[in-house]
Amino acid sequence: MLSLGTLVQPSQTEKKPAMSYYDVPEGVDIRGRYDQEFAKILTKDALQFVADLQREFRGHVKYAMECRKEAKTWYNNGALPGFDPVTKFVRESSWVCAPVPQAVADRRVEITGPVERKMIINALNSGAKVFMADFEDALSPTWENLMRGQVNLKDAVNGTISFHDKARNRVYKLNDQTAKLFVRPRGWHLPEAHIFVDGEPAIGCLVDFGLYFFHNYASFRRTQGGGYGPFFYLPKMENSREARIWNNVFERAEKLAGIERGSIRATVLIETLPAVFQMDEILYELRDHSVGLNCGRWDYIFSYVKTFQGHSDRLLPDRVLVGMGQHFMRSYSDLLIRTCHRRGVHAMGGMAAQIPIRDDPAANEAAMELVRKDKLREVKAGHDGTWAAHPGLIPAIMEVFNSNMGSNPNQIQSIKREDAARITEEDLLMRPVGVRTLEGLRLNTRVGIQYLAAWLTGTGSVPLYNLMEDAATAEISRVQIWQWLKYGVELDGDGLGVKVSRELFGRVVEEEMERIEREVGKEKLKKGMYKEACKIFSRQCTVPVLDDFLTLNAYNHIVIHHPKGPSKL
Ligand SMILES: CC(=O)SCCNC(=O)CCNC(=O)[C@H](O)C(C)(C)COP(=O)(O)OP(=O)(O)OC[C@H]1O[C@@H](n2cnc3c(N)ncnc32)[C@H](O)[C@@H]1OP(=O)(O)O
Ligand SMILES: O=CC(=O)O
Ligand SMILES: [Mg+2]
Repeated sequence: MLSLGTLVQPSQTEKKPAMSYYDVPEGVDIRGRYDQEFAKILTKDALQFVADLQREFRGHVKYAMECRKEAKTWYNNGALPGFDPVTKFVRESSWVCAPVPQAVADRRVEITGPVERKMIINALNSGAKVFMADFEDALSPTWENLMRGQVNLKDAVNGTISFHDKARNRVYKLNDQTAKLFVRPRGWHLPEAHIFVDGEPAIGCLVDFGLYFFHNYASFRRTQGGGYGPFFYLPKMENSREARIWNNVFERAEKLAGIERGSIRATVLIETLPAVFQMDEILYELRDHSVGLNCGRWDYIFSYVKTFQGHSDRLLPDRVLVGMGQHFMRSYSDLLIRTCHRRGVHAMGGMAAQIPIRDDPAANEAAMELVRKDKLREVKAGHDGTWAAHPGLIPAIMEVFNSNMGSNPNQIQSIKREDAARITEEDLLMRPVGVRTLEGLRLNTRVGIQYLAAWLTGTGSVPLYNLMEDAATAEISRVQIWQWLKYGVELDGDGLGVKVSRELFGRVVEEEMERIEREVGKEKLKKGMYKEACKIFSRQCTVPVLDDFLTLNAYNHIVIHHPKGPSKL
């Protein structure tokens, strides 16, 4: 079967485009732009593999998404998330996950970043133990980004990736020693609107996983995994039934590839509030495929607000005050360490959002000090490794982990955290403390709009006000404004005593757009997608019913079908 696409030759961008086609299996339709490089990824066999996964698991995924909706209704009606009495035996019985493969025993510093060509090379060369290549929080899921990302990862796994920065006349290549590659596909909720299977959009994460696995498993296992792999990070799950689907996907992939069961390994991000009560259950489902859990702290904060959207007594203070020092955040990290070490796998720390500040040495040192403190807390608490957003942070973080872990590859056996067995549901749900300010509202507005403007133009992680911002951090800005508006909270931290209302927010949006214009300049504001972002973000903050995900809500704006046709999902 042939699927219609438009081939645009680089040299004839302005000329009439030649038509070309992806060769697709029965029932598959590609609606993204045709490109010769993409066609090497979107082969008939690879697409057949993705379609098989889609057909086998779509019913399970739909059911899991229905369960999420049901849980949301419960929470909105006043229920609190908690440990499930039905799975008490899983939490209380003694079992362990399959042993951690030697190739990834030491993960003390992991760098993360989008699947962009130059960044992949820089990350693999960065000196970190692991590079988490991201199709998720750090990537705007445009067709171009996703497909180029697959091309880049294939070249990276083959060891042939290079990049010529023409402006700087600099060629990027891999060093002899590189970080081990983990790949993070999108969450279960995101569709891929450029690939249709049997008349409906494919499940985004099955496209990301399926294409990457199909093209790379053999080479990866030979060159990087010491017979294991490929390795994955799995985001945004809410319940162990979602982990069971992943486990089944892995088993299906292993079977099709003819590789040993338990070859594929994954670390699950615990980054939703419901999932903190399911950590044992999630590990149990993935026990043959697990290499641990990770504290996805930014989405976790977002999820706290989302889960409690119907609870007027659980409002967040200013975003900058919700750090790992809050009781509910510390409890989550401690319980995650105890759970992982009891089950024999890594307990990974999270992302400090600071990045190097080039033009202000004092501010830079203050930021580095915050990162060191955060990482020191993590390693002393028992985490086996942690995340860095930027290569410039790696030496400082490595130093903290080296001086506390020495030559031990991890702390799985040495720090058991049995004290964390006492952590209760109340600890995990404890209300965050702190004040709310007009500046907090302004900052959320400024960050949310600028992030969305970048995302709409294909950039999924950006530096803003000396911090890394990505989909997870931007979500906090969005839902916090929504929550403050819904409950008309009083801004009690700046002595103004003003209540947050639509009128106030409208004024703040106007003033912050003016500020953004001053900061980025008239020209960039005009050329960029700031006005569209402002409209979308303002709507998302003021709708009566909270959108589940900023990225899902805005997705249609980045879908481009070729030849042009309706893109609405
Ligand atoms: C909540 C979560 O999910 S966290 C995980 C998801 N988020 C991320 O992965 C964010 C990753 N980080 C980034 O995207 C970037 O560091 C940003 C956007 C925060 C900052 O980017 P910039 O301001 O462009 O960085 P900066 O200009 O300082 O970059 C300097 C060099 O470091 C490289 N670099 C910066 N961050 C990274 C990274 N994460 N991985 C690899 N290389 C990087 C740049 O490519 C650049 O290389 P060059 O000197 O060869 O040109
Ligand atoms: O994915 C990580 C997070 O903090 O969110
Ligand atoms: Mg996240």
